[in-house]
Amino acid sequence: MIESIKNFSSDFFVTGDPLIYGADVSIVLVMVAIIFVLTYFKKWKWLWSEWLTTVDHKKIGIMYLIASLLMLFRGGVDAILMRTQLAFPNMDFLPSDKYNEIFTTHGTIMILFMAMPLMFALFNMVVPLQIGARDVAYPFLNAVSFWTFFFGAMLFNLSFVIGGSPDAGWLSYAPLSETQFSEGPGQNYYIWGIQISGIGSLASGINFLVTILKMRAPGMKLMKMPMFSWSVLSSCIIIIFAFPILTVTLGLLFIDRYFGANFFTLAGGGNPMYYVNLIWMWGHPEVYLVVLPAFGVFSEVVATFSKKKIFGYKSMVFALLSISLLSFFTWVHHFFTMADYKVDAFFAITTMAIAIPTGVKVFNWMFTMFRGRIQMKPPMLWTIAFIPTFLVGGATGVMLAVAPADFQYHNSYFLIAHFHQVLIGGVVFGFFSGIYYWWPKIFGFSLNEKLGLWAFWLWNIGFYVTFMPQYALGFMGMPRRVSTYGWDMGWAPLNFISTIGAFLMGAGFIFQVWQIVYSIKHRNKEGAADPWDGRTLEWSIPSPPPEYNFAIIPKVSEQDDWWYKKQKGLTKVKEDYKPIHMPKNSGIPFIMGGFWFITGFGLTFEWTWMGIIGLIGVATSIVVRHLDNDTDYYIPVDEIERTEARIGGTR
Ligand code: HEA
Ligand code: HEM
Ligand SMILES: [Cu+2]
Repeated sequence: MIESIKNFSSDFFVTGDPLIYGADVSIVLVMVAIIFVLTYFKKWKWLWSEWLTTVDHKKIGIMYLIASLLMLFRGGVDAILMRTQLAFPNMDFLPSDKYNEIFTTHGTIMILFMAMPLMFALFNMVVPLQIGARDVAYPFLNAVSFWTFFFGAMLFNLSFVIGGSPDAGWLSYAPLSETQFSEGPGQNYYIWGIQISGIGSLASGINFLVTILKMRAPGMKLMKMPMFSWSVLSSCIIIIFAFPILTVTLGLLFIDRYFGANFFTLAGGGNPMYYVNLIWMWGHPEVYLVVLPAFGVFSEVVATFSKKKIFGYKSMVFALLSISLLSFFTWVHHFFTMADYKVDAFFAITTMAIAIPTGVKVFNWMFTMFRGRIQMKPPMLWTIAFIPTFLVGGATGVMLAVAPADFQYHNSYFLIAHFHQVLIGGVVFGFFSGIYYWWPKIFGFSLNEKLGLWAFWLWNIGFYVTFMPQYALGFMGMPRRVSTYGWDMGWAPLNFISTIGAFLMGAGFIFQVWQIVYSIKHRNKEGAADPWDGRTLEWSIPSPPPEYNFAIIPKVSEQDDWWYKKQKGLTKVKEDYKPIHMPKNSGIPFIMGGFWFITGFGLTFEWTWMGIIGLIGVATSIVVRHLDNDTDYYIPVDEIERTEARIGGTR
């Protein structure tokens, strides 16, 4: 009896590793601290009614932001652990099995639980305000999206503490991810963490697509819409076509693992190549869908801080849409070495073709700056750092696209350097630029610039110190996913330099956290409504905006309408308020997310009963929502008048 309890607990709780113990203890301590603080300050009710049940896109955006910064921390800790292990030859700080787990969780978390939610944070914070809408098209669904993302991410993170992490790489190639080679719950965590949060991503894609197509302020024709909203539209198109592929792929992998089918194993007539094709049919569009909104941020920031209209608006829109389309025709470049040479030739050309619309965008940003009155404010700094960084990252991508050459680069540190350069230089810098740009709008106070400058330089210098040596390491033959190497390889000095860079970026992140904490303490509310002399509608309302955003829906006549109105002195509007129709808060999305978590946890440990209970809970939540007719209300005119008078609305 005692023996079997012991066995169970040692399976259940990963034992024997001080790192894991450390993480376990710190997670438990943080949870106890949170519960204590909430109880001590009597904040439970506030938390529930203001945040957990909210359907307000601005608050959902803030929750996405907090979650993604936490995940950036977790993914960053993984990165630092790996770089520490690689700093010197023959290190045994992380044994190879731990190393496998950590690059897997790092890659998965950074792309799916950091970059994606940071992107959704920006969608939520900005899109409705920018197109003159009072919320997204489906506010309730928006809350469902957030909570499925959140509980999916939590489930994935739980693997670190209970049962063991997945270790087959961020794309979990079959047959390595099949039961024969990856027994235990790790791989199931991967499947269910991603499936559950994937529901949220797909729903958000649909939600924002409909919002942009249907909820624009009167007069805002598509070709007058701000560039960021265009980039969101193109990204949503990719989400809607790519995410179902991921769902099916992981669904098949689950059937293989749970029911012993053989879709992806040669044994029963299946084929691992099916998996590789399917996962990259999602995986490649995935990396473009996270970078397009970053392109949108750059377009807004470049125009605002050069005091000029974006150069080549139509070509910018065309470039975004063609990247969306082309992104679906390049997936084989990830396995040139496994395909036929004729197939390789086709996919090499489609891959290189993406450099054309991307190049158009880069040149247009530069033409926008040309002869502009450039202001070096924090968002602009990140944008200017992005351009050369992304250019080199893109160019090394084109080198990889040369199929015969890729036989050399493939799976080497050259590849690692390429994708970190586009992901950090493009996606991360882009989203940072966006957060710095829209922060005063959402929070109503500005961020301390001095601390931000430290963060900026540490991230930038750190980035180059980390990843430039890796291109050379790639040429020197260092493969990806190795946990250690010998002195005789000659890789030691460059690896050591690379590790120093990783710590510099870590310090950059700490400065950002400090910057946020400092700025919250010393709230500087000066000019928060329109601090950058903005061009688009979000800058026409107070900061933070009231829950209904616009007391009066603006009428749009120009591209960069707010800028135009400011120039022409047309900013005053008649205060002719009407009652505003608003959605009511609801606890169902949170509860449904919780049931998804139970489902995922049950299926991860192959406790079918628990999976079924969870699914019944999910179904019940849906039914309860359908039976509920009390889902909306009107804000009366006198309340709008009071709010506007208080926050200094309507100019
Ligand atoms: C945001 C993410 C992002 C972005 C934007 C890109 C952009 C590009 N990527 Fe990258 N890529 C990844 C993320 C990304 N990639 C990831 C995560 C992997 C590895 C996954 C893994 O294996 O785990 C990968 C892997 C990868 C491979 C696989 C290599 C291998 O496994 O061996 C290839 C091969 O073709 C490739 C090519 C390209 C190309 C051609 C672009 C182009 O879009 C770049 C276009 C941009 C420019 C070229 C710069 C601007 C252009 C101009 C100024 C015009 C003039 C320029 C020229 C004519 C050169 N990428
Ligand atoms: C903050 C600085 C970062 C550092 C120092 C870093 C470091 C690393 C290291 C050491 C690896 C493992 C390489 C190997 O052994 O093969 C890796 C892999 C990876 N990283 Fe990062 N990383 C950073 C940020 C990011 C970000 C921001 C993203 C995504 C947005 C990202 C995405 C990935 C992916 C997808 C992998 C591949 C995982 C796999 O092989 O399965 N990284 N990174
Ligand atoms: Cu690709």
